[in-house]
Amino acid sequence: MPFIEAAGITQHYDLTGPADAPVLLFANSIGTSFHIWDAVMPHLSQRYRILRYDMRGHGLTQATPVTGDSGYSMDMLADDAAGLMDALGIARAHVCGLSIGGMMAQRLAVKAADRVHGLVLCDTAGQIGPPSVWTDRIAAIRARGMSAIAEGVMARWFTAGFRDSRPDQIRGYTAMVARISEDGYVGCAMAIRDADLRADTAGIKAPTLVICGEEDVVTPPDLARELAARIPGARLELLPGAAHIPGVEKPAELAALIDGFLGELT
Ligand SMILES: O=C(O)CC1=CCC(=O)O1
Repeated sequence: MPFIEAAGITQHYDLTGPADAPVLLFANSIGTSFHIWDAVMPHLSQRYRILRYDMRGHGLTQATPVTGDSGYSMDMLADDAAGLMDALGIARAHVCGLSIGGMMAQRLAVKAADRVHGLVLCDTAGQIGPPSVWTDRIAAIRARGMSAIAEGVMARWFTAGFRDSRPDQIRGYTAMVARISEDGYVGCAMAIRDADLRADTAGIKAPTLVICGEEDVVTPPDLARELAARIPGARLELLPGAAHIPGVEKPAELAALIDGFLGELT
C-alpha cells in the first residue's frame, strides 16, 4: 500500500497507468477516501497516469491535530497536493477536484499555476456554505462523534434512486464516514468554512471544465454556472442522474466528460 512523506505528513496514494501518459490527479470530497474514484478508473487508466490520494485526515492519510477553532486551511490542502506531486517527481498534472477537492484545485491553480495543466472542477464552488453549516456540523461531531452526521450526508451525496436501489453502497459509504478521524474531518470542515475563493477564480489560467450533477443539492447547477462564468473560458457540463458524487453514480459518463475535455489538451 503506497505511503509517502510529503508536505510534512504521511500521505496515502495510488498511482496507476502508463508511465509515459499524462498525469491526472483526483482530489476528494470531505468525508471520503480515494476509493470514490474506483469505478472511474477502468475508463481512464489506459490513457492517463492516475494519481489518487486521501486528503489530510481522511482515509489512511495522517490527521494532524486540530486545536480549538484552528483547523486546516485551503492553502494547507493545496500545499499537501503540491507536496505529494513533488515527492513523486510530478512537475505538472491535470487536476480533477470534487467538492472540497475542487476548492483545493482552484487554490492550487492560482497559487501554483505552473503545476496545473487542465482543470476539472466537479460539484464544487468558490464558497460552499454558508459558514454556519460547517460551524453546526463541527459542533455536532464534537458532541456526538462522526456517527452524528454519517447517515445524514448520504442524502446530500446520492440521488434518491441510488439510495433506494443500492442499500449495500449506502451502508458502505456510511461506514466510511463514520470511521474517519474526527480531527481530520473537522480540520477539513474548518478549511471549507473559512474559504471564499470567489475573488480568486477570475485569476485561473488553466483550461477549465466545470461539471455538476443535475441533482446535486450541495453545490447545485446554479452554483456551477456561477463558478464557470467567473473562470475565463471555462466550459460547463451538467450530468443527468447524478447528485454530489458522480464518480460513484455515473462513472462512465463522468469519465467521458473528463476525457473528452482533457483529450483536447494533450
Ligand atoms: O458532505 C457534504 O455535505 C458534501 C460536501 C460538502 C463539501 C464537500 O467536500 O462535500
